[in-house]
Amino acid sequence: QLRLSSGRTPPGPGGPPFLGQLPAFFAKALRFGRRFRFHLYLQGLSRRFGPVTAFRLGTQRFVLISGHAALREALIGRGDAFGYRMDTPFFRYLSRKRGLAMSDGPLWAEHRRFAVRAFRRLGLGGPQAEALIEAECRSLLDALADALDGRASAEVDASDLITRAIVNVISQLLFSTRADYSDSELSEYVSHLSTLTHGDFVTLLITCYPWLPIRPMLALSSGARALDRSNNWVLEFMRTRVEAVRAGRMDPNFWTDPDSQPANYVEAYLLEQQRQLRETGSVGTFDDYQLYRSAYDIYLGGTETSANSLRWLLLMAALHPDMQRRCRLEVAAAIGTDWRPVSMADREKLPFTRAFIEETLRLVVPLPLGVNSRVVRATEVLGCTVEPSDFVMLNLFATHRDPEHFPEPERFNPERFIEPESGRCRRLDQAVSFGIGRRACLGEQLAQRELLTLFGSLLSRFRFELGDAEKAEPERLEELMLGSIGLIRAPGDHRLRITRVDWSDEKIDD
Ligand code: HEM
Repeated sequence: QLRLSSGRTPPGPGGPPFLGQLPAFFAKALRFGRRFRFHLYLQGLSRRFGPVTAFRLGTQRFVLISGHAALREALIGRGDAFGYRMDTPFFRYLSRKRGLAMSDGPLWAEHRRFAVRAFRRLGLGGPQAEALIEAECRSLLDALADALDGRASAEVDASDLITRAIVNVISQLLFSTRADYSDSELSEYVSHLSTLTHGDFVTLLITCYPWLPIRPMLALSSGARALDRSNNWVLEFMRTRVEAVRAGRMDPNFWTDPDSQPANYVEAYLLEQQRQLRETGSVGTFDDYQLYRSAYDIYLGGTETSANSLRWLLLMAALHPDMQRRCRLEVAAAIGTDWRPVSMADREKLPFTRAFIEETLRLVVPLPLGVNSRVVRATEVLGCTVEPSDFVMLNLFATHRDPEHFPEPERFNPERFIEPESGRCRRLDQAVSFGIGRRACLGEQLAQRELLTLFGSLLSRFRFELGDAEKAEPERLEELMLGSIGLIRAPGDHRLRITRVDWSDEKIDD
């Protein structure tokens, strides 16, 4: 086979044929038991073998890219080779390589460009998105106030309400609809979401032995069937929502009038579909299935990531009461005591609150290993060759623990995001929670808006403390801080004590 790269094989641990690192992986899992986490295991490998490491799990070779220099070289310097997603028969079966997150090549490029344009047209960076998030913020605050049930303070599991609020923001963006927090279909979606984002033994097996035939896997494994069922359920859910949007426009001229203004993403797509049909006689790649899958990716991509980030933010606020108070006072000074939700116009007045959010995302890394990808041709990174047959993992988690860029990396220190001279909040290039390069997160702007508005507004209305059980049992707290196992890092189950903020108290304390 013609080799186009002269780099060396990335260093890494060996392992027996057919198993590779699986025995070492399971030995670690047994040793650490409930405290075992894949991203911590991979952090150990990156520390031992360097920024580009290769290892085998089962029959599959993985290349792990860690640290800002290696990520930059791969995803920006060699972005044309790296902008491809992992391709296995099972993931191909689930996604048909359509949509936005799992597709590749020209199809992905065309639809990513469209999505960026559509988000802009729908005002994702402007007042429309703001109004939508603010309205949902009010509903979330009301739901939390209801959970207090007239008491000044109570222990509450806010997790579910947070997911529902975030789902509603995405749902408004895609379909201009929202659901009541008690809606049963929303509950069903939330349960499928959990199947799709929490890894289990089956996901590990089909990743380590990607050649395993799909039909027997589905017949033998209840986990594979659950994944398949949830995938189909969410896809069908998207189809019915899309069709409701299409049917909702009574005036058929709306779809053919080039000047029609879309109210949501689905309308923007359907208008583009009609434009292609008018101009070329075919819808091209803008078919209905691509729309269902794109809606699926935006819905899924924008739900658990943002919802978990908000859960982590409240937990961090509970763990750091002085900093929580500093954020609250900053928000109060920005919005005044005549309450309204925090908005992007308040940004400059909220440097510490924003730094608190940045630091939480740095320490937590909601998607610690990014989204698995591959290269389209043999490509060198820091002198090591990555082969097209490799699965590439982005070690975002370890990148945020590089002491050269983040001194005392395990310490929660929002000040690192504050410019010493001006006191303003700054972005750090080495903070890569949303990924970098061509496949970086499509929803970063929306996520940043959601987090600032929801977190700032929640702090202005409630004080958050750890629940009694978490306070009493340090091991429990330690475990919940380890986060869940799976693609997305969620804090373990916990309750927070929520207390209404009494502004007069705040001023007295000051
Ligand atoms: C705090 C919240 C979020 C975090 C930390 C996050 C993080 C990420 C990361 C790390 C990636 C993969 C980057 C790569 O492969 O190089 C990604 C991809 C993606 N995200 Fe997000 N995300 C968040 C919120 C959102 C939201 C709100 C949306 C929807 C509007 C969204 C939609 C997507 C999509 C569609 C992709 C796939 C992009 C592609 O493959 O071209 N994300 N995100």
